[in-house]
Amino acid sequence: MSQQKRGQGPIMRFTKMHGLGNDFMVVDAISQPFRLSTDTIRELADRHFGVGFDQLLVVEPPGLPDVDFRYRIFNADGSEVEQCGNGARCFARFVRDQRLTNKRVIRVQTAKGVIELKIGRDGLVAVNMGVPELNPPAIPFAADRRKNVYTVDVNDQMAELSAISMGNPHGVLVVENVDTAPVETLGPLLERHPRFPARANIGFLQVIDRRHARLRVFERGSGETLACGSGACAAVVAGCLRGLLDARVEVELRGGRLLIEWQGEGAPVMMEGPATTVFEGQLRLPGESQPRRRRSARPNTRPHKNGA
Ligand SMILES: N[C@@H](CCC[C@H](N)C(=O)O)C(=O)O
Repeated sequence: MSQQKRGQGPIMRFTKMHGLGNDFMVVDAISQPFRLSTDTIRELADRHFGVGFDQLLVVEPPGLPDVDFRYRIFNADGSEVEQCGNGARCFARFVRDQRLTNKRVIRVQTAKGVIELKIGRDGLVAVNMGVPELNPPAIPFAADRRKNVYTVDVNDQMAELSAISMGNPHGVLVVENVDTAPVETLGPLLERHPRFPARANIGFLQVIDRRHARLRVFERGSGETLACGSGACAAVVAGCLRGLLDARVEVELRGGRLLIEWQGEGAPVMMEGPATTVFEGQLRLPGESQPRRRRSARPNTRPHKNGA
């Protein structure tokens, strides 16, 4: 990328979407070429100098039989990741709206397996997010044995959390009140804690009653977002494992509500919620002739424009 010049390359079409305010740039890489460097993704994610998004979602042809598409996900810091629940609902809406499929039940290959998306007549999208992984090495989380709650030393303060993979790694803490939870301080420390060798998304769960919860999530590679679908799934699994929640829970995130269902060990987590298109656009990508000036000191996880 150091040999590239801004705005001299090919034109790329994209759609701006969001799931409860967790926002995405969605690119059809079936009908146009897709090749973006980490630097370019970070620049596009920038809310002042770029398009602005929490994640970039890429629609590719499937690499497996019996699957409709391949779904790739990049965080705002340019890292490629395994799962994005809110993105999965937008993905379903996107492939239907762009007429890449006319199916209502869509099977999608992710970096960690196949997920199934179902577009309802009411416009809501239901996603089978797969069976949560609780085995520490598979999350990955450093622990001698599997537990429902782990004690983690953060600068000599002990934090109690559940560790769960929904395809991507999550740590979930139960808090009294999400409004006063230390999301901005503890979130980044736990995201990069050595016990999460692949980093992690950190959820702060407030249990209202057995069927209602509130949640804020400090996302790996994107900072706090207005909603995190895989985080809501992980939070309900954590709440069930701790005996605090029932199998069907309405989770209130800063950007709106998701319905999450988990029938217990060995069962997949089901998520239902909205997917919204904001606008369609196109931009000219960097060319490949001259060195590009790098803006300095751009943080990996920049503040959300909504003050989240
Ligand atoms: N917003 C997402 C999760 C996106 C990926 C995450 N930041 C990670 O690094 O795993 C969701 O809705 O699940």
